[in-house]
Amino acid sequence: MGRLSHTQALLGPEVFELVRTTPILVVGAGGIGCELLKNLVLVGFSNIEIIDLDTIDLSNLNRQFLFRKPDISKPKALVAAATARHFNPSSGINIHARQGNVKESVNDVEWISKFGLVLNALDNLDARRHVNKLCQAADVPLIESGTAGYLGQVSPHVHNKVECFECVPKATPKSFPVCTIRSTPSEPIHCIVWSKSYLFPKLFGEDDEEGDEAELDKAKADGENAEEIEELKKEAAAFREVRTLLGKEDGPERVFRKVFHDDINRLLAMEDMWKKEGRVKPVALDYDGILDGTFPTPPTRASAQPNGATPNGSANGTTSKSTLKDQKELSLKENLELFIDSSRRLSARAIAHPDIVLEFDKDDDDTLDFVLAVANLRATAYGIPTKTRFQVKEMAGNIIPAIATTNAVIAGLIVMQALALLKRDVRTARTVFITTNVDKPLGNSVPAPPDENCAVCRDVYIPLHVDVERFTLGTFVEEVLQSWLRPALFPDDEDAEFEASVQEGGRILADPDFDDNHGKTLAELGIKRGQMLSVTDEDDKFRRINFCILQQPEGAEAAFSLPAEVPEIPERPAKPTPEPPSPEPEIIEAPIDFGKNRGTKRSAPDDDVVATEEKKRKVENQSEIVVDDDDDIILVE
Ligand SMILES: Nc1ncnc2c1ncn2[C@@H]1O[C@H](COP(=O)(O)OP(=O)(O)OP(=O)(O)O)[C@@H](O)[C@H]1O
Ligand SMILES: [Zn+2]
Repeated sequence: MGRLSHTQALLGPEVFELVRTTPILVVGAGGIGCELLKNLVLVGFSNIEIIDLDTIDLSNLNRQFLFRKPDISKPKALVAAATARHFNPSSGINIHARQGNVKESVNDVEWISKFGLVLNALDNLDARRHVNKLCQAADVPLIESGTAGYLGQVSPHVHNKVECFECVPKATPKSFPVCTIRSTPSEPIHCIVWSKSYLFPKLFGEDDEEGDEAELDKAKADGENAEEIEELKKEAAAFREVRTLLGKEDGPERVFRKVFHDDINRLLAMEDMWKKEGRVKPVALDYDGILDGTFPTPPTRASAQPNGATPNGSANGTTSKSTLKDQKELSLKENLELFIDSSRRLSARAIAHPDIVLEFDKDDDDTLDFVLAVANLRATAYGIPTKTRFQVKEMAGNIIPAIATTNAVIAGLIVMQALALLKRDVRTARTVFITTNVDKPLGNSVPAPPDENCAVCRDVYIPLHVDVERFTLGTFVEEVLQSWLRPALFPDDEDAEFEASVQEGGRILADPDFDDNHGKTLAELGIKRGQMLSVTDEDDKFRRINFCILQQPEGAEAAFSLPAEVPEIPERPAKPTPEPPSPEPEIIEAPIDFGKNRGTKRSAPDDDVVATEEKKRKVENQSEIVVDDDDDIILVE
């Protein structure tokens, strides 16, 4: 009896044949991706492509079981494929593995349309959005997935049939008022955010003078204390001066004196600021006193330590119970020494490589040490409890520990949904999520229909093969929009005018009153394969049309080619009545940065997406939850 005979009997010959032949794309070979690839191979999927941009890290080994220690530094996709193959050696399985970013231009709409199904096993919103758009444009079903600690979710997305990944608004990262972060912190996280997102970039990162000014102006317009904002502007200017001192022997000391002494005294002079109830005045720290042990550690504010404990440590000794570096509670003196040492390390790096902008990375010891020391020094000045290195790493890196079991459950659920979608029968597909309810650990819901106002799946996508070196924007406007598209839009009116604007990624390339770029080729306009030219008619009558730029075959005489027929271009629905403006414009210093947040542990922002899905469903969609008789998810018919 063959290895797959049971699967064959379970699935039936028809689905089994689809399993054997349908080309499947797996995006990501991390925690979920490894489990998923192994499952796919065991079920008998035989035509798989897997792509991942990364190499294997030591920290991956505790849950990415296709990798072993000797594989460290090797490309994840290649090693995952090589290991997974052995799970089913006899069945002629073909896994094409690639190390690369799914956002690279070669991975365009034409590439993705080769697949019968795409399975995302990613860890960031940006890549998820990109793959979703490609799948919508190419009309390829997508299964999206994610885990966050004990929570996890799998959702099917099929063009025109059910909602796409973007139909559901995503949670915005938690943020804090500027003045809380910069002047009146009251919790450890405020100090960590200040250290990571304010002081670190001010000293070592890109000096964004304009952005800083704009942020403060906005905070003022939003009603934050005007006097304080003016002071913060002066403070920012003074930083520019301090930055130039960093490489000097006494650089760290000068920074310390400015930040933890002078600036705090300046804030203390603003009497009004401290009148507000609940505000605790900070204490200016004394550099020499801390080092020689004569400066007493300021007490921790009563609200933070109801039992009166003082976890900030003494000035000279150490209070740590643990001797492990990451779990040790540092004394004030140890924090200052770490500040001096990490500042020196970072300054040396900045001077040695002036062209490389330093960024906080929780796995980069120099940056983590600096953020830890600064956050703790600030916390001490404000009477806030300090944190250990491990805790700061977790909070600054937005880490939610990845749990191998959650990944395994989710990877199993992906395969079940894949079987449902293979038949292109969306009626049996479900959004499935792990809940925190022990009596019913899995919930599922019927995927919602597409949101009529979704800016991704309600658009029209048209492939356009071009030679970007020869094809001009003028040709696009005249020959594609006016000659090819217009007659299809206005079939009963030969003289109808089609006035439209053309954009790429938010920049306007042309509109009815702007033809300066018409003579330029796409290459000259910086447009290449994989990008889209988005066309919106001036009357807002039709859905947005995106022309997907693809490569014209080499040697082709024509500079471009289009599909034989114009696809159906639906009209836009009537505009919904605008929502009233939100009463409180919130602002905001975000502790979480969506773009740069990839690290060695699953990080929070995207995982918020997962957690929010469960919350959202609990609150809004209670009625939509569908559970079968066994209180379990529904498999295939
Ligand atoms: N744009 C992208 N193109 C290709 N692969 C990507 C892209 N973005 C993320 N990935 C991959 O998706 C995978 C996600 O897996 P996972 O969430 O387990 O992350 P990880 O980096 O392996 O682990 P952790 O972040 O928890 O240390 C990673 O292997 C990552 O390299
Ligand atoms: Zn959508």
